[in-house]
Amino acid sequence: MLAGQPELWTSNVDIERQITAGSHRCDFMKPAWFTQTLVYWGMNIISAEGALWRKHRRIVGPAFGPKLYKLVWNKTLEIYRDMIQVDGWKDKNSVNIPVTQRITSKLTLLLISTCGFGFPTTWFLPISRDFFALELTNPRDTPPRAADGGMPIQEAFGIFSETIVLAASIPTWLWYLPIPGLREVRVARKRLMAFMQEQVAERKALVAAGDMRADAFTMMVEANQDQSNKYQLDDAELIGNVFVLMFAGHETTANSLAATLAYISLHQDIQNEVVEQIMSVVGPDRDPDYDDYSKLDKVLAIFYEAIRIMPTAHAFVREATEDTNLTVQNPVGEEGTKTIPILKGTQIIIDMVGVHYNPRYFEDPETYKPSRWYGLPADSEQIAAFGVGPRACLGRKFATVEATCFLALLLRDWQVLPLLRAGETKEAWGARVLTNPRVGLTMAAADFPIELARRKRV
Ligand code: HEM
Repeated sequence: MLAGQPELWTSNVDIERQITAGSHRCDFMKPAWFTQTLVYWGMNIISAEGALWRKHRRIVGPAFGPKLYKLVWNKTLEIYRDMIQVDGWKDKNSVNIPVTQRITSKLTLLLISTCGFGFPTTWFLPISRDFFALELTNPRDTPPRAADGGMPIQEAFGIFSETIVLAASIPTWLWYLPIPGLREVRVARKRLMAFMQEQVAERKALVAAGDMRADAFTMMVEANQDQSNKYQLDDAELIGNVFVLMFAGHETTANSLAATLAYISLHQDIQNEVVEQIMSVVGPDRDPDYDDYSKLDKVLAIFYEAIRIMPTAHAFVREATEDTNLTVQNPVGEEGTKTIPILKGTQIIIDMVGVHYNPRYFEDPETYKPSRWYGLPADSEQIAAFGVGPRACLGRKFATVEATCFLALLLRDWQVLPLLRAGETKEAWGARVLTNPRVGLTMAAADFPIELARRKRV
């Protein structure tokens, strides 16, 4: 190594466990650069470390409980119905979806906005600008113009989301040059900040009036207002947490749901098996309810397997805060472990693609095989994609509940097929769609189309 900090890449879950233990005895921490893009709005649960992280977790954590998950389930049902109605699918036998990610993104953003924050959902319709041009044909969906004629809030969110990584790497002085693209990003960020401050002021007034809702936002506002509470959040931390939950809560799940639809479109046999379970648990007519969640393990398995094969959280990083050691298993077939000395400052990168394709953990890792997860408890740590230990994903059940409900509803009504180009085979479609992922803050399949064909009820 000539310059910089030493880096070690690993595909080993035991090392993941050792470096993400997160207790005060752990010699590893998230390095500041890793979460820098997320601190823009304020310190937050994902970026904080040590005692500061414990404070954030203590405040945000309690919102993630059974009441929230039930709400997520019921809201998913409502949104699915709206989607069928608003997008005009009700009387169609076949629907072509040019960009699958637009549907999954819309679903997950609406869910985190309503269930996590109680925000008015029409304000948070999907976020990219071309989406509005392509899909918002129903007057109900017209994005609200800001009363002052300024940038609509969803548009601001879209610009912010698309430029989050780029913006973090720009030096401050560059923002002030008269470059139109940068000006737009600056305006979007100002607009979002003003919106968040407005929302915070409104929610503070509600909390002061005793209107205590059970969403994460209300809990955070309460912690911000309570002077006697030693775990107080200041205004920047409050807004910082709102933003990270919006991002962590929507993009990861949207990418994973889209990947699920891509993989099952190529595996009709798996779809049939899953639909059989949906029919036996829920039947053809009634709405699935939250009690069905734990019985729909095959539905959850198609989601888990898509995350395994295309892990949206593709890497996590920790830095050694002291000279320390890691214990590493010997290669497969050899007993025992060896100790590897790690110097203070070394970055350890858990490569989730490597973990998920590691034959030590998965037989035939290249194959999409949801049956490997059948019957597994929904919170099993065998799926390492949500992290392990105390810093594991707080929103895992939020994500799996929304995915299970949405997929159960969709697959009961529709057969998912790849939307092929003229002369294209299924195999060529699979290679085009699934072998060129976009890798940024998260990993995702590049935009791809599917066809939904209405299932015939027998
Ligand atoms: C498929 C969906 C998701 C995946 C694969 C995923 C993955 C992850 C991973 C790997 C971590 C740990 C990162 C690290 O240790 O460096 C994490 C943390 C986190 N995730 Fe998720 N996530 C998903 C969905 C969600 C959702 C829906 C929410 C919120 C509603 C959420 C909120 C969080 C939070 C708050 C943390 C930080 C926890 C802490 O440090 O205490 N995630 N996620």
